[in-house]
Amino acid sequence: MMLEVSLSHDFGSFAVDVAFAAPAGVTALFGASGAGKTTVINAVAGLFRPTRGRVVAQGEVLLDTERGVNLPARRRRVGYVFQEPRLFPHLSVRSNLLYGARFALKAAPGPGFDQVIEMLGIGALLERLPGALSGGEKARVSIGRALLSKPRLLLMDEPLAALDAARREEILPFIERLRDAGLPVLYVSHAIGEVARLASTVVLLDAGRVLAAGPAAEVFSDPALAPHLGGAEAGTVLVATVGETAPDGLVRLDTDAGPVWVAESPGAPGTRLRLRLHASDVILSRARPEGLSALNILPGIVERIEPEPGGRAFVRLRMGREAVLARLTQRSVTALGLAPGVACHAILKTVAVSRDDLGAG
Ligand SMILES: Nc1ncnc2c1ncn2[C@@H]1O[C@H](COP(=O)(O)OP(=O)(O)OP(=O)(O)O)[C@@H](O)[C@H]1O
Repeated sequence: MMLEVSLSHDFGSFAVDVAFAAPAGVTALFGASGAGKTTVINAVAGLFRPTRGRVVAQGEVLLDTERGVNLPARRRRVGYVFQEPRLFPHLSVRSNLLYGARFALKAAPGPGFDQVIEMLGIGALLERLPGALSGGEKARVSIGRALLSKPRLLLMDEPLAALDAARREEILPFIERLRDAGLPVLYVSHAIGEVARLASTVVLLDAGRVLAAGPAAEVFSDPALAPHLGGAEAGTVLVATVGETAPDGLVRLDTDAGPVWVAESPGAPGTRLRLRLHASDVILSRARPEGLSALNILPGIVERIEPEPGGRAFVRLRMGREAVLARLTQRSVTALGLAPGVACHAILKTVAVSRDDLGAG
């Protein structure tokens, strides 16, 4: 395990009691405001000492309250990217970046200065002061500063929350690149789309407790968790590989659930991708629909049905090794005669595509 965390602490008005283990990749700490996400990553960073806790990163014990171990933050080799980029306003971008490098262990693996500025596209900003940067540029510089400290683990606390949608789109590919480069990341967010796009592992926090933890695909396809995973925004993630382009220009993406066709090639043949399917964009039909313009119709077997307050239900459809979640009204569940074991077809209205972790799947 890349990271093992257990901690409990009572603030009086709020108590945290969590334990989880995270393999390599991006681990998302997901939960509503006040669930305890920041408390957990602050304990990993060494910025907060819980009453009882143990944190082990890549085999090294950073905190063990029972044994009296509590490495100071600067010796934990953990990079921290905050929601508000905390750059020194009087120092140029270059000096801010070099400040991060001061804390790096010389022998530690990790990208050098030139590599970091190239990866984050910040070469043209080096002589500017932070006050002259856009929000997205500041976010990239603060990621760069954290990387130059050559951390063994990167903590990101809602790094995109203060940015608009366009700036978020600008930063996400950089975080995907870090993930693909093998740097373990603990990523705090309450934006389900970001988590679906980035996370290999999801730890779902609710009121200071772990409600679920595991591989992202499993957590996302659990209909009982869907109300906590965005409700109307909930959905599943399928791993896909880019296949052939048909004579009519459509590109086939191969998934374990069957082929999915998209209009534009998201990458060269063989590229691994993530497809995000919103549960509300999945329509179910018992018979294979005919004469329909929707391209993507995947067969599956109903595995679980989880009613939701308000007359809706989440239905998990098993498709080979994959599972897809659909959100429909309970009236439709009854009309279609859906029950565990029933065969039906999922019609996908839209599919969002992003890069997959090369190590996942
Ligand atoms: N030092 C403290 N003293 C008292 N209560 C605290 C302290 N730190 C955090 N809390 C409480 O613990 C709870 C969890 O806070 P935390 O910041 O970890 O949540 P979060 O999931 O990160 O929320 P958000 O998404 O809003 O940042 C909150 O109710 C907060 O008020």
